[in-house]
Amino acid sequence: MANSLMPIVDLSPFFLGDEDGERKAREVIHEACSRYGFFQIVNHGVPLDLMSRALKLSKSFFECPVEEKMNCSPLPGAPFPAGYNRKPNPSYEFAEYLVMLHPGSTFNVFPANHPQLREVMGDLFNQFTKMGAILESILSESLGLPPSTLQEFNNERNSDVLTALYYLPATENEKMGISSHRDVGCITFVLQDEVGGLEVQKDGKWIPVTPNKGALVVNIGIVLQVLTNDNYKSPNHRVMRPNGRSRNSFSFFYNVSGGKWLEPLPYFTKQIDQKPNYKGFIYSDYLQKRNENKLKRAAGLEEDLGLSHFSLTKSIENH
Ligand SMILES: O=C(O)CCC(=O)C(=O)O
Ligand SMILES: [Fe+2]
Repeated sequence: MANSLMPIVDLSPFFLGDEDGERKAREVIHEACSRYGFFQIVNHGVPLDLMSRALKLSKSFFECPVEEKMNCSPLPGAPFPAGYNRKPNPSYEFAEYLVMLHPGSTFNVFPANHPQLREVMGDLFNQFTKMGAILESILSESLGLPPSTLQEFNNERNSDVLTALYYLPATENEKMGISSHRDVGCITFVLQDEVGGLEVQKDGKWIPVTPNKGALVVNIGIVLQVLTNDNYKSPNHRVMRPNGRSRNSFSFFYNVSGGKWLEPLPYFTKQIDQKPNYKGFIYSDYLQKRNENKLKRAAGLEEDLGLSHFSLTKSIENH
């Protein structure tokens, strides 16, 4: 547990059946999710050589000429823009990314000149999917719920997304990679290279999420914040572009299906009698609101990305 601000949790007890170690790890995770919604994990079972191969290959793809990357633009009619995308440059934020849906999806687009990237991202996708189920069981127990609670709720694997990201070095006037946001979905895993730039907001301050070789960052998404009635926080975070060098990373969004009805779980609102902080809503309605607000935000008209629309309290810190 290297650092009390951003704990690094060793998951090996869960693979070894070490109950005492599991209990201690759950306590650290509980504290981290209650305060920050961010922590890092090591000995998580995702092969380290796969992680470093994925980072190397995606870097080499993003360093290709832009015309080659444009060959991987999303297919017309795709329900979600899988493939290569870039935020406009110049803009208040800038990053390039390659989005992958489930490995079986016919909408995935990969570069012909990097044939291994499809395979490596497919492997990473499957590894992160396994991690998602493990983390859901750990998080359920850390909340005092039966271990299968979150998995039973989040039982369709059709909306998960893996994104390879690339950030060019900061310029004099443009330093933002991805501006402040909370993640969609249940849990996000971030695999970052050694450069740094990811920051999480706590009490109005931006705290760097220092890269640790072999570690994955775990970040609570807004779905878990709602289900846990704010007992676990979905943190605001952002990526600052590094000085003098580029950065690359992967984000995996362990999501829920768009049709899911979201509201605080009855455990919180009935069994332990907390006042619900959210009215119930269909997840896709939130996603639509979020997209509308993103457009307004790019024009400087809106800060919130949608959750406050469904909030029954008016706390700005959380929503
Ligand atoms: O690149 C990163 O480290 C994280 C990116 C991120 O926050 C996201 O994709 O939602
Ligand atoms: Fe994020």
